[in-house]
Amino acid sequence: MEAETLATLANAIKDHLSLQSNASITSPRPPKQPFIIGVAGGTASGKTTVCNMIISQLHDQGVLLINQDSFYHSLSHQQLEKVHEYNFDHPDAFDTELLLACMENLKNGQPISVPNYDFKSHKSTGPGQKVNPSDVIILEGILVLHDHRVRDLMNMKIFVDTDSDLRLARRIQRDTVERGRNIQNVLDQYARFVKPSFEEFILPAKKHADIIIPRGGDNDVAIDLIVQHIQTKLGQHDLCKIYPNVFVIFSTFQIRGMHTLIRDVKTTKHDFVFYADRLIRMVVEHGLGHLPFTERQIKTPTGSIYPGVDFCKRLCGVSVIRSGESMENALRACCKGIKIGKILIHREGNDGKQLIYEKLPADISSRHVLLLDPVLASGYCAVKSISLLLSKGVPESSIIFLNLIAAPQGIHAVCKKFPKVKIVTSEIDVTLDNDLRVIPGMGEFGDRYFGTDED
Ligand SMILES: Nc1ncnc2c1ncn2[C@@H]1O[C@H](COP(=O)(O)OP(=O)(O)O)[C@@H](O)[C@H]1O
Ligand SMILES: Nc1ccn([C@@H]2O[C@H](COP(=O)(O)O)[C@@H](O)[C@H]2O)c(=O)n1
Repeated sequence: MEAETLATLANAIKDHLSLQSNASITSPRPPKQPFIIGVAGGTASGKTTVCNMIISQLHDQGVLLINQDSFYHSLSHQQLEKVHEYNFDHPDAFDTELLLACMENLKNGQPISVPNYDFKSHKSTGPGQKVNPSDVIILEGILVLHDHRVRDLMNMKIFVDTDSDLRLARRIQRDTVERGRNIQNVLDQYARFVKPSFEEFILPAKKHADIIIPRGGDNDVAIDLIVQHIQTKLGQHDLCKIYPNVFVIFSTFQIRGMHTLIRDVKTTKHDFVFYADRLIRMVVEHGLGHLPFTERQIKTPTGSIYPGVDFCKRLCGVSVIRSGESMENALRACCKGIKIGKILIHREGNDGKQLIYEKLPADISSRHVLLLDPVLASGYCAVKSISLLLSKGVPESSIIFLNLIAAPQGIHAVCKKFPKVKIVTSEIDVTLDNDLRVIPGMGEFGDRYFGTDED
């Protein structure tokens, strides 16, 4: 054996051993820390409304909303007799120790039981609601920014700042309709407890907020910015939690090594093609794993039964010209005789005009489509290509979009518009620059792959 081969083998064994020992040290892995957002503000300021808007923009998955109201102490018989003298807006009205214990459990990946608070009987009723830990937790309530121990749990603190007259009007409306109160009760409680406690405990906590949202749910701009910020913070793998149809192939050192080579500006065309092809093959294989299958039992030469599956055979590849054509060979190598169509999208200037060329099989609507484009950047071409496939009758859920790298902006663009389309990629990058290039990215894929770049 040559010395170089021996050295490579020795390194491989070393890597393998160090991976194994790392695995035993880190196993079981500590749970991933959730991203915790606190949303405070006066009564009826629109806290719940703002939270629901954030949750719906984050596509619900993976976001858990915990309401501080659930942690109100139940009133005793004596307290109930004098309920009009009870201050529900004082920090002592809440069981903060229980709230902290619940948050600690969620952070440790444990499910919790959230008390079921009833505003009419002023008590927690029935068994609590079991909730599972989540990647994003929103803790909402008038006083969630008051206690420093609760505040310290938070990655982002928001204060909803709404005019007090408007809040009082909303509170009268809500409490008479939903909480079984009469107008006189609401006004008395407001003057005696709600307003003074707002000034004493709630408003001073505004200084701890990272973001103040004037006008609550009416402030679309602030909510959009908050959602964008959360999405950036969540990072690449959390995008998979937000969008359940986004899949990143399992990262190994081999894959990281291939990415290092194809992203390196100094890599030669020959090496770029070699390693890009290897990665493309892995993405294609992973993508094929998302196709439907049927069960099929077969008999092996030993006479035993093997409970197998049959591949889905009604497939079609569609490459987005021209970079996508680099992925055709890998698809052909995996799927014998697969039909391949083409789409060309060309943006002409900035006036929204575009040229579209397409050559697709006539029966494409009855096939599962593997859409091929190595780089998902802003999502412009992807959205156009998918829209074209839909117009040909391909169901959204029959499209699997394969790429090597994807920018978060492109993922949002595709997943928001086509939530049933699956995206399979090998890495999610950080962002786009002003020229809509993926950062860190790998440059012009088509030029580097087909050797048409200047160097
Ligand atoms: N922007 C808004 N426009 C109109 N009504 C609103 C708006 N935001 C909230 N509301 C209403 O005001 C009441 C209180 O809102 P909510 O979001 O529950 O506030 P909070 O959680 O701060 O108590 C609800 O009845 C809600 O429908
Ligand atoms: N039994 C109770 C408990 C609480 N309140 C009032 O609810 C307000 C907090 O809820 P928001 O949705 O408005 O944030 C708080 O101001 C309490 O006065 C109540 O009236 N009865």
